[in-house]
Amino acid sequence: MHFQVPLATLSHILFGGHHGRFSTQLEKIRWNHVGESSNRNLIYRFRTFCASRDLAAKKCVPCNSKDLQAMTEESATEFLLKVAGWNLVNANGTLKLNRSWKVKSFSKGLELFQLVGNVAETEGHHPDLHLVGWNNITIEIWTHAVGGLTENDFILAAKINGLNLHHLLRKNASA
Ligand SMILES: C[C@H](O)[C@H](O)[C@H]1CNC2=NC(N)=NC(=O)C2=N1
Repeated sequence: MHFQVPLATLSHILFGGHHGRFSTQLEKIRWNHVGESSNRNLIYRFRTFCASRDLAAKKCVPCNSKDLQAMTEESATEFLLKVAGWNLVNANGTLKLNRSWKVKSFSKGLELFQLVGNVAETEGHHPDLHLVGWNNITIEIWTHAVGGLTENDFILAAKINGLNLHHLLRKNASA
């Protein structure tokens, strides 16, 4: 069945007649829909940004404090939302964070390690650093003292996310 839509109606729908009122209405509906979903997305991203910034402002606690214990996978999944770009991995029952980058050169990789190392030394909490195939970096973070993840690990990941590494990375840097 073919619907014959008079050209006048079609132009009215597309371009709006009567001073564009219809198209304004259409625009409003479209904007409200797009506006609402993109507003929601914006609010979500803003909340994530704030959560990540709050985490980066925290200080790691000594890993030998007696009440420190590994968090559940459920908690880790919630914390993961605050550290964009990091992955949660389960290595033989040990939960860890990891993230990979491609660097411009071997020496730029060592520069990245130094920047990360400075943060780790300041925090007294240290990542596992891997540089393989001359320009592939993977950083793993976990709390060795408890054999799993604590807030310390997410604080360190958030602080690493706050470093300016762009000049060290290849364009399509996220390996
Ligand atoms: C006392 C001090 O907190 C410990 O030696 C720290 C050093 N850095 C550390 N880093 C990590 N990732 N896990 C640890 O358990 C750990 N312990």
